[in-house]
Amino acid sequence: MDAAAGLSRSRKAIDEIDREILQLLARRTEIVSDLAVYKQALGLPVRVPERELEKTSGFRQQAAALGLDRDWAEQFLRMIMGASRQLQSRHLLRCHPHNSFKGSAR
Ligand SMILES: C=C(O[C@@H]1C=C(C(=O)O)C=C[C@H]1O)C(=O)O
Repeated sequence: MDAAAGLSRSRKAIDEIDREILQLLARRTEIVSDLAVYKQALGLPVRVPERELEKTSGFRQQAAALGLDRDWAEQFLRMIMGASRQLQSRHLLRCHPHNSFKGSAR
């Protein structure tokens, strides 16, 4: 395959992977929405630092095993978890607009 065809094929493969990443993020977001309902029913806080620590440590190890930079992987996960907390906080705020919650998004 010549270089131009290789470039085009690589870009198509990247586009497909990026689409899959978005689909997975959308799936995670749907599950976080369900989880927010369960947490609210159980009176649990949005932020669970020990779970985040456990997840971060596991994610770093998995990233390294795949040849990825652990610090970059951790930043990526932190961004995803931050969005997840914001979504949960918005859910709680919609259900209880006059309350403030101890489990904040930050
Ligand atoms: C999803 C949860 O809520 C928060 C967000 C997390 C995440 O997005 O992975 C992890 C822990 C919590 O701080 C949870 O409690 O499991």
